[in-house]
Amino acid sequence: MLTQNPDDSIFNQLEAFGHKKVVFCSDPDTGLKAIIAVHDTTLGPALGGTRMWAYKNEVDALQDVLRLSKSMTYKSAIAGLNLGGGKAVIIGDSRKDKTEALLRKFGRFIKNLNGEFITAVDVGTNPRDMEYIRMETQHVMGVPESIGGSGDPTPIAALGVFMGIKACVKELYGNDNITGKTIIVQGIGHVGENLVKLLRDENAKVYISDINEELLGQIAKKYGAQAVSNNSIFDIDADIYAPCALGATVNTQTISKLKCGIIAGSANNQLQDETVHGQMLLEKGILFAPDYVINAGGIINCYSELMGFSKKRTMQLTENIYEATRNVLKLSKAENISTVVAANKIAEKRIADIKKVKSTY
Ligand SMILES: NC(=O)c1ccc[n+]([C@@H]2O[C@H](COP(=O)([O-])OP(=O)(O)OC[C@H]3O[C@@H](n4cnc5c(N)ncnc54)[C@H](O)[C@@H]3O)[C@@H](O)[C@H]2O)c1
Repeated sequence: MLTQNPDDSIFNQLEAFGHKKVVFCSDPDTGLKAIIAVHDTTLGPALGGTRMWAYKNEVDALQDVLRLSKSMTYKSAIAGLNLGGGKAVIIGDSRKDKTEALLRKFGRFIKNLNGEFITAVDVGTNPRDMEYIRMETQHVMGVPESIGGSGDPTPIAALGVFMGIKACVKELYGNDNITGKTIIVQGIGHVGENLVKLLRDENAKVYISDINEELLGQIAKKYGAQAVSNNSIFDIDADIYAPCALGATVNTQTISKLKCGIIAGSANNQLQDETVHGQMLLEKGILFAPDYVINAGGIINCYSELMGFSKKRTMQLTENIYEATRNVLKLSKAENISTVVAANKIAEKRIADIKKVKSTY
């Protein structure tokens, strides 16, 4: 008889998240400990990055992969892609534990899924790692351009966020002109820097913050942005807050301080609690662009690679994020529901509709 705490039970968690399949990959020879989660494949193969992280324990790793893979289902659905949602985590320190053998063994596990899961880069992995995985399976995207891949997806990810910001500006101000708007970009790494460039090209006033002081100085000088300390960003009277670093920066404490009318950035899971804080933002009248709607540029790039990469098509699909965001904002307004609930409804409807289409032989 199973004597498990119901909250820790793997099967209870799979049922709660609605997962199709979870694969535990163990290989003592290479030290590989990984979990691949296939959430939903109604729209197509489950595509999602592989994250390598030194999780405190296996329960945390499982929860992370279940949560992330489910959000990939929604992200691809709302972006109009024919992809399902999946994600993988490798348990370990990416700076110390990563070896060619470990990655290639992991590639073998992906190969055994026969295309049901396709991976790409995520936190702790890079295009070079994808090359090793590619040595064992074709089911990997985001490999370098030099070997036929789509290369660095971050300018595309930033373009998607920029489109999402414009859609919110249109909703609030009646036109989508960014010129003269004041924007705080928190985190000026790969996506953040590209976003700062796009915003400055349209003459927005940009404040930037990052824990990396050296980078902060460089980016401020390069684009004519104003560097601010991380502690003071919520005191700035800005039009838009663009979180591009970590998740959960939008919480009860920060919402009470925020003076902006729009939150739109690249970071995954910006709301500490989707239900509570989505509703709180609605009540405070702050437009929130759900992160999975506007940060879909990276997955669009991978999708394009899967279909035979075309830069033009990738740009078109990414520019569609403007319309996707507008639709979410319209539904949120029409039904007086949070933008997160609205986005989920749109994504779920597309999946349900296509499921019916596919049921006909
Ligand atoms: N790279 C992509 O294509 C992509 C796609 C979708 C979503 N995202 C998400 O966007 C975010 C940024 O991705 P990235 O690829 O630019 O990552 P990155 O690691 O290149 O940049 C993150 C930046 O945030 C800074 N940072 C970390 N903690 C911070 C803190 N507490 N306050 C301020 N700055 C802090 C880091 O120093 C770094 O410069 C992540 O949440 C990522 O999951 C990225």
